[in-house]
Amino acid sequence: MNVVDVKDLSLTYAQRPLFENLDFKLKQGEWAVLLGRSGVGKSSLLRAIAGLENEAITAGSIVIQPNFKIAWLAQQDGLYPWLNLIDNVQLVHHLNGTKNAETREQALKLLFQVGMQKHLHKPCYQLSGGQRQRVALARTLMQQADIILMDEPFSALDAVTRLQLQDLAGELLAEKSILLVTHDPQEAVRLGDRLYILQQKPPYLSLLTAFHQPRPRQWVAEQHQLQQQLIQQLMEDSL
Ligand SMILES: Nc1ncnc2c1ncn2[C@@H]1O[C@H](COP(=O)(O)OP(=O)(O)OP(=O)(O)O)[C@@H](O)[C@H]1O
Repeated sequence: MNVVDVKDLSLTYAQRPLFENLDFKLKQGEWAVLLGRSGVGKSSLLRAIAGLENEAITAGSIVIQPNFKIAWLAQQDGLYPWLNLIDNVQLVHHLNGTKNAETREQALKLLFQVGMQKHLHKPCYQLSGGQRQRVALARTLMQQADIILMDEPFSALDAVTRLQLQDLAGELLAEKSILLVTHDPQEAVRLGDRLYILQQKPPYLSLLTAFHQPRPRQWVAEQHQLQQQLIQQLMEDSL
């Protein structure tokens, strides 16, 4: 079953088309990874799927499976520094006045799941980038979404923390339908079930490869080769 179905999509900013006639499908439970040079339109596609670019859509359609909820995990963790970690995780409930003992308990459980139990008393500004992103992941989980749009969520982290967060997300979001934008070919190969590249001139989306092994994949020579191919392909796309 497709949970996202993008058909013939054209997106135009200030009368300048960004892409036209774009097709993309996300299957339930699949992790699709989107690669592409900077400025090609990856984040715009994510925003369009999230319903945030309706005014820029000049043709085509985006159909989300009815009753499927969408959440967003971005590079900027978006934590509110004046809130404690538990309230950051139960942010939606905090903002709309529905937080209670149950939502607090849920938030606490998620903070344990993402390994933040030793830091619960700390204000956000005392956390490292990786720890903040763990809290952001807990907040995403709290939303109980079916589809998660991830826009370079680990790109600001050091190499080891990035691998740890990829593993954690891979474990905790295993059953979700994911569209992940990344510039990191290694991340793409570790996490993606299908790898797409968005290329310019003319802009089009092509499927590079599909994996059937469980994720996150361990590092083997074959994947190293694929990573090289991805870099090559990205280099060939001269914007
Ligand atoms: N709201 C907007 N109005 C006008 N132009 C925009 C708007 N949003 C994005 N753009 C332009 O559209 C193009 C694609 O931007 P987008 O952020 O989608 O690219 P990207 O592939 O995600 O880039 P990066 O990898 O650097 O994040 C860029 O040239 C950007 O300046």
